[in-house]
Order: sequence, then structure tokens, then C-alpha cells
Amino acid sequence: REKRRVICEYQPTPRCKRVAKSRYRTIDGSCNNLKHSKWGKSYTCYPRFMDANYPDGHGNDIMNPRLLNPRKLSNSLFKEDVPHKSKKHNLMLMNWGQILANEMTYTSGILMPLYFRQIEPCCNESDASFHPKCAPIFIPENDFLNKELGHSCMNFVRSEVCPSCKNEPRKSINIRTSFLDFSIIYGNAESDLEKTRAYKNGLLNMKKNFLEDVGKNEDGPCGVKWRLWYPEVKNIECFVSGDDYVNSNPWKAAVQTVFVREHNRLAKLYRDAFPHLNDEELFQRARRILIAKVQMITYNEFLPAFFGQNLMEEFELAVLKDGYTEYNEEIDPSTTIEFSTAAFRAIGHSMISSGTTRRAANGNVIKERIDDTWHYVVNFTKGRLDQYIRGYLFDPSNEIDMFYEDTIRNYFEKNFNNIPKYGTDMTAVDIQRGRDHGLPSYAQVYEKCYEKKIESFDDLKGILRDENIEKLSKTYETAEEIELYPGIAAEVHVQGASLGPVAICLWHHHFYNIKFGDRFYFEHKNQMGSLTENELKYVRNTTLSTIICQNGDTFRQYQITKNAFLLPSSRLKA
Ligand code: HEM
Repeated sequence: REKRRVICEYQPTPRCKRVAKSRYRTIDGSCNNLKHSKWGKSYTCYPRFMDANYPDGHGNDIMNPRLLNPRKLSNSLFKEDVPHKSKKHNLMLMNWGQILANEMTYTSGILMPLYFRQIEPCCNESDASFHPKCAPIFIPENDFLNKELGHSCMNFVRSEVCPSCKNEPRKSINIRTSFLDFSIIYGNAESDLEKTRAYKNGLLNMKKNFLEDVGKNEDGPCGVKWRLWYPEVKNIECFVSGDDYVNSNPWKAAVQTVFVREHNRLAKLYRDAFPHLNDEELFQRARRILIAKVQMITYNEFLPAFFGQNLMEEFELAVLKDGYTEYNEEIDPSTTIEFSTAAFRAIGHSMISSGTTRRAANGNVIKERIDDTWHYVVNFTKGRLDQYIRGYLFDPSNEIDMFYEDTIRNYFEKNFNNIPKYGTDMTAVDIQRGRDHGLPSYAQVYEKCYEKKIESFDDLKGILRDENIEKLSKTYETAEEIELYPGIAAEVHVQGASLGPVAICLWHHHFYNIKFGDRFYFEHKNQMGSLTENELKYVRNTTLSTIICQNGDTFRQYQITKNAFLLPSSRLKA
């Protein structure tokens, strides 16, 4: 019976008696909410903001004959005519977004097959016709990927189904905790701690100030995978952290390294002050403060760049100057599938720029295109940490709009598996993923958020940009059918914000819930893990730039803008 229950519920319900009085959060997010012990936990089914919208009602078949092929949509809606670089924000903002994305959401089954091609034959017609996990994206004959590079099909493997005993439409699994608990460093299962902790003085595992380079061991956690990706490179190195995705690119690995160093700096401070504390206590204390700092950066620096200060206040997302906030045990903090598959992704992916560099302290700029370094961190060697970070501080992110770089749309994963010029279109994949996950349409979400119906393309005036309404009216038969991902990318930004109305609604819903529905959120009072007034004051002084300064190799505070997400003014030297 127990086995049946596990399969039905996907995961058994954790019991909280043992941890209810702990001042530290569990590693897998369980028992954060003591009444609903699975809320926000890792390895749970994604809840939905709205009912599923599958053409067959269940999600076994995602083909909707009324919708265009995702690659055709990508070509007609997202093609970049001119580069749209931000004048205000740098790539560090994009990078923090990616860090948060990997932190709060990781859908089981999506990245492995995409990269490792475990189900390679999705593009083999005979297999595609019977393999239930395949939903390949066919490339039209007149498309240059087909005509010039000879690729007629893009691999697409559906995400894992979350087991359920209910007769309900298909759901997917979130491997991550939904909380901002820096599980990308600590992991989200007890077993992850074995690879991330040193089990000495509360420290995380480092080797010569880098994340542990276990990848050199071919049978180690990354050796096997990396050999599949880059068969031509011998003894490939990669980093080991709570999340394999640390190896997504060297810039992300550099920022994560800075935070691992910060954990160890905090552990050392605690050890100096309280030499009698054991390894476990030192580790948990450092982890508790590091997580608080990550939440501070997110709510005080990252989110205002998108909402603007007025909406931050109105939505109760702004960090208080003093005093405490209150936890609400009725709020479910779980990441919804709409937020992960469309709202956060559409915004983040439009900010990606391939104009990436690393920059030496003497001003030398080394161009290192992001599409050449995807999942290739071997260039991140000793002495280059500051260079990568400086690159992201000085290079602009792309504007949030409907133009996605060719790098993203045509050449994503181009050097995987040694296939020359292989091109995948991440935007087409994103659209197909929305269908895989049965997302509601843009109009359905708009109506739920604002209680107003969208019944014609005219109704979209002022909500979507005019030029985007024009493009969308040529690709969708009706305004009601516009999908959530393209709809969000097409929005007019609300005054004072960098997001449109539906993005704001879904971001607000998410970031409000993971603040007030997280018992350990750093500003909450009267909880087991609440910070003391002094601790809170200390954390409220945190900025990303101070963390970079304290943990980079040679950075000085004057070299970084106070808000590390803003492009430096001309008075600052590289
Ligand atoms: C270097 C930059 C980035 C790369 C290479 C990248 C790549 C990817 C890929 C390959 C996927 C999975 C696609 C699929 O099969 O469905 C994905 C998912 C996602 N991305 Fe990004 N991304 C980047 C930056 C960002 C940023 C800046 C954000 C947000 C601000 C973001 C948010 C997301 C989200 C929320 C998902 C869904 C995750 C999941 O469901 O597991 N990404 N990204």
C-alpha cells in the first residue's frame, strides 16, 4: 500500500515533528509550512495558476492544428532586426535572473534530453510517431536552418509526468525548492550536501578558492556527461555545486563561486567569534545568513529593476527600512507552471546577449561569445574570476522585448556533440514547452488577473505594443488564441516598470508568495528562524557589489557601481 501511495502522490508527505523547532530550514524545503509540509518542497508537482489548456483535455497529445509550428512563430514574431541593448542594465541583471530561475524552478526531464540527447531519435520520423515523450519541432523547407544547414527537425523531449492518482490533466515535476534558499549552492536533497560540504568548520567544499573540480574524474558527477557534450576535449573540468547548471557558462560559475566564498567567509567569522561551535552549527549559521543576503539582493536590487520602486511598495515587495514583516501560513509558495514556463522565462530569455566579454583589470577586453561557452567552463581558470565578473558588470543586457538574438534563435547549443553549426532555436523550444505544459492562453491569464475579456485584436491596444499586435494578428487566427509566452514578450511595459501587465501579475503572484509564504524569509518576526535586530540590520546593509568586493580576487568597492545591476557610469574605469 505504501508503494502505491508513493507512486500516486509522487512523494510521501514529510512529517515535521523533528524539524518544527529548528531555526534552520530543511535542505529540501519540506516542513517550511508546518501544516502543508510539501508546499514549496523540491520534487513536487508544479501547481497551476489556472486550469490546464490541452487540446485533448489531458495532455497526452499536444498537437493543436489551429496553432502555427513553433519555429515558424519564432521566425515571424521574434526575429531580431536591430540589436536592442539596454542603456541602463548590465548582464549581471540577466545573470541574477538565471540564478533565480535555476534556484526556484527546474523541470524534471527537460535539460537532460535536450543536451544529452538521451532520446536522440525524436527526430527520426518512425520513432517520433510512436515515442510518447517526443514532440519534435519540424523546420520548414525554406528556413535557412533547413536550406543551408540541412536541419529539418529539432529535438524536443517532453518533460517528465508528475504521478497522480487523480484523473486530472498532466502536470510536471519541479526538482527545486520554490524558496529563495540558494539550493543552487547547497542542493535540494540531503545527498547533495555530501558533494557540497567540506564537513569541517562549517565550510563548503573548495579547492584553491574554486568550486571543487571533481569533473577531472571521468566517472565523477560531471565527467561522464561532459564527455558526451564535448567528446573532443580530454579531461574536461567542470564545477560541482548544488546544481549542475553552475556549468551553464563561466560568468554564472564565477558569480556562484563568489557566493561559495561568502559562505565560507561567514563560517570563518562565526568560528572566530564562537570557537566552541561544531561543524554542523557553523554550517547552518553561515547558510542562514547567506540565504538572507540572497533574499535581500533579490528584493532590494533585482526586483525593483523590473517592477520599479512604486509597484514594489504597492505590492509589499519592498524591503523595510526597519522592523519586521509577518509570515502567512495560508500562502502556498510553490512555483506555478505559468511562472516558470512563460512569465519568468520570456522576460529572462529576451535579455540574453551574446556580446559577452571578460575584462582584465588593465582594461583589456577579451571577447568570449556566450554561444561558444555554453556549458563550457574550461576557460574559467585561476585568476579569471574577476575578469568574468567585470565582463558582466560592463556589458549591457538586451532590452526586454520581442526581439531575440539570432544566437538564441538559430545557434543555441551549436557546438554540442561536435555537430558543426548545429542550430537549435531556444525560442521555438520555449513555445513548444508552453504547449507541452498545457499553459492557458494570454487572454485567459489576462482575464484572471484583471477581470477583463480579450475578444479581438483591437482589445489588445495599449496592452501589447502596436507593432506586436500587427505581427500576432498575422500568426494567430484569433486574439484569444495568442499563447502566453509570445503574449508576455509582446507587452507594453507599465509606466515605471520593465514588465507588461500579465508579466507583472504573474511575477507579483510568485514573488509575493515566496516572501510571505516562506516561514524563514529573512524579515519575518516571531518565527523559529527569525533574525535578531542586529542580524537584520547587518543583512539589510548587503548589496551584490559588497559581496563581489569581499569575495572577488582583487575588486575594490570604487570599481563597481553601488547597484551592481546598473551599467557603470563613464567615470569608472574597467
Ligand atoms: C545564458 C543565459 C540562459 C540560457 C543559456 C538559458 C537556457 C535555458 C534552457 C535551455 C532552458 C530549457 C528549455 C526547455 O527545454 O524548456 C531554460 C529554461 C528556463 N529559463 Fe533560461 N536560460 C538563460 C537565461 C535565463 C534568464 C536570464 C532567465 C530569467 C530571468 C531564465 C529563465 C528560465 C526559466 C524560468 C526556465 C524554465 C526552467 C524549468 O522549467 O526548468 N533563463 N533556459
